[in-house]
Amino acid sequence: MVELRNVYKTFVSELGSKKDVFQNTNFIANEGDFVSIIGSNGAGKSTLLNVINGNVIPDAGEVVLRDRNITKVSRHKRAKWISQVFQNPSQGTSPSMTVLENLSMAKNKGKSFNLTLGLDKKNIPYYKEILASLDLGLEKQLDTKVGLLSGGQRQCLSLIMSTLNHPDVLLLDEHTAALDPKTSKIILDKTKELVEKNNITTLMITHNLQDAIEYGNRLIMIHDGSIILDLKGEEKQHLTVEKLLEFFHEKDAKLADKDLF
Ligand SMILES: Nc1ncnc2c1ncn2[C@@H]1O[C@H](COP(=O)(O)OP(=O)(O)OP(=O)(O)O)[C@@H](O)[C@H]1O
Repeated sequence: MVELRNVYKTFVSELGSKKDVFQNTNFIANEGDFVSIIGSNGAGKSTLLNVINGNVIPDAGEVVLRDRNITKVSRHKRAKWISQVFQNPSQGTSPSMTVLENLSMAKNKGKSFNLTLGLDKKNIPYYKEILASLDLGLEKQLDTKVGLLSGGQRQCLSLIMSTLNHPDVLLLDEHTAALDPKTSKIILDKTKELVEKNNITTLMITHNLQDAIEYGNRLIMIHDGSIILDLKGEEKQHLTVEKLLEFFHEKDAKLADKDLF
């Protein structure tokens, strides 16, 4: 379970202008929740993930992971429990290392330094199996340098790497936004499979409303740093893109003409 308790965050630009992103924001994701996060540009979606991963420290409030207050725990230490896949396929993998070297490194994340050295040869059959299930030919490229892979292959690898050390929380920041529709579906289906199998609490930001409806057991909409919609179970299953847009227009007619997503 991961929780934001009474979180406040204001960014101050170099010229002194202020942006209050969170003002007493509260959020709880229960263990095993797969939450799709939607909302307009600048709503605070990435900041929510950044507060959880330790990239952004709140001005006030607490971040709690499995009943432990981690607000002051460094980003580096949180990486043992919290994994992330970014929008840009080149983030999250090391281009000058091979596929196998990247996988070995991810498997050993959080272990002491001397255990992180060397290739994880005993897990090669497992890696080949999981890579083959993606149907992108990666299982035949264990010795290929990751910088030579396509963006889609690299993003699939990032996703697999992000779950190898069994994190408590997986943060996905528009992780399919840069991919073609076919590869995007492969990654989303694999995301669903991996997080359900490993019961990983997952937060997925997306601007694709259909994907937000189709994937995950819960959907939240953020606006101006507040959660203005939170649906799960049957309510989420019966959602449509039209209903989501309707909801927003009802909620705040003033913004109806703005580009919400
Ligand atoms: N490090 C920072 N320094 C200054 N301002 C920031 C910083 N990070 C975010 N902001 C501002 O906080 C607000 C929320 O940003 P955030 O990236 O969380 O929005 P978002 O909902 O993820 O938007 P998008 O859909 O465009 O990615 C924006 O106004 C943004 O400019």
